[in-house]
Amino acid sequence: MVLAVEWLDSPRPMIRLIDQTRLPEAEVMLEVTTVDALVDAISTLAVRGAPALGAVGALGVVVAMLQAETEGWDEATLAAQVDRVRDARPTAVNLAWGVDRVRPAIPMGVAAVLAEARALIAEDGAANRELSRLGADWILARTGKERVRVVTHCNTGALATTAWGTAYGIIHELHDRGALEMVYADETRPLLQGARLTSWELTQDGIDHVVQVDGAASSTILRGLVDVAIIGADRITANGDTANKVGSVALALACRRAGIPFVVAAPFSTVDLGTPTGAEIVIEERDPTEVTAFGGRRTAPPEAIGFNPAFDVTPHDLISAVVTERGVVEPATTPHPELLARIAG
Ligand SMILES: CSC[C@H]1O[C@H](OP(=O)(O)O)[C@H](O)[C@@H]1O
Repeated sequence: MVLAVEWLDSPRPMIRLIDQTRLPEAEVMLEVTTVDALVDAISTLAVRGAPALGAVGALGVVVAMLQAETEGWDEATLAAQVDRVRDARPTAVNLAWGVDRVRPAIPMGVAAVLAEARALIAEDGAANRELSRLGADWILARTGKERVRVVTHCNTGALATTAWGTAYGIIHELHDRGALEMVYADETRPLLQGARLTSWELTQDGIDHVVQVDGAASSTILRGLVDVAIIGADRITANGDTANKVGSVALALACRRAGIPFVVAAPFSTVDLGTPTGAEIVIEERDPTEVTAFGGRRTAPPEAIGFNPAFDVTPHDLISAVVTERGVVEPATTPHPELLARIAG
């Protein structure tokens, strides 16, 4: 399991992360010691995935504090630099959550903030393992099958989290139990998180899978080739509406038509009780050329303009289960404006 993010104290204090834009061809490690480098890594998706963004948000405050010491930033400048990390991507609630979780410790110094960041990472990692068990239990009970065929979208493994993954964590748990027959991994245009990253992780873990184009996912479901769809999340609102990688809602619609479960898996740090519904979620609009070109080669005519929302919102009534480490809720069958608050603990 290759971790997305780690903190190193030597040879100098730094965030070390694997550059996910280089996978699967090359495993290149980035050593991040400045806010500029971290914001660039987040915005280019060198580091990505909601829980991993929570970790780099928290560790990014440590980087900013150390840079403030060396560059003589005053409090206002430090706050503005921390805000740059917090605002580097808008949709995943985890990035802001990670920054906000450690920010109150700034007056107590670098060691205190780093301790808070490390605690956050450990908690989220433990959450991965618990939700993986709960999710596997729920899916096997709901399908009544001994082995299940799964479709998943984007990447939700160790590369996207602080441990072994969310939706991927459930897949891994099913595999460990001998209850996984096949995984259909959506390639996930335009940046191919599925084809490049999920397939890389499944291969490393020895899990049988195929990679399919995003446009095949609905027919794979309607043809009865899978028993359940499992996806991650970037922001889950109080009523269960869920923002996730663009293409997710198509799977939910097909699952409803096919009568199979559509499952969202996320640590509770991805739940945003302060946002009532998905209508209020800001959807990141990325560079249009990610759609009209690939690998540095233009694929659409020069006059073509790309439309590139990075996420979509699945309405709660299409979601069979939201699986977190604090429990499972079933938005489609128990709709409620404060559904997720019921398991907030
Ligand atoms: C474990 S949640 C990962 C979540 O984040 C991904 O988005 P991105 O690759 O743009 O950071 C995608 O929505 C995944 O479901």
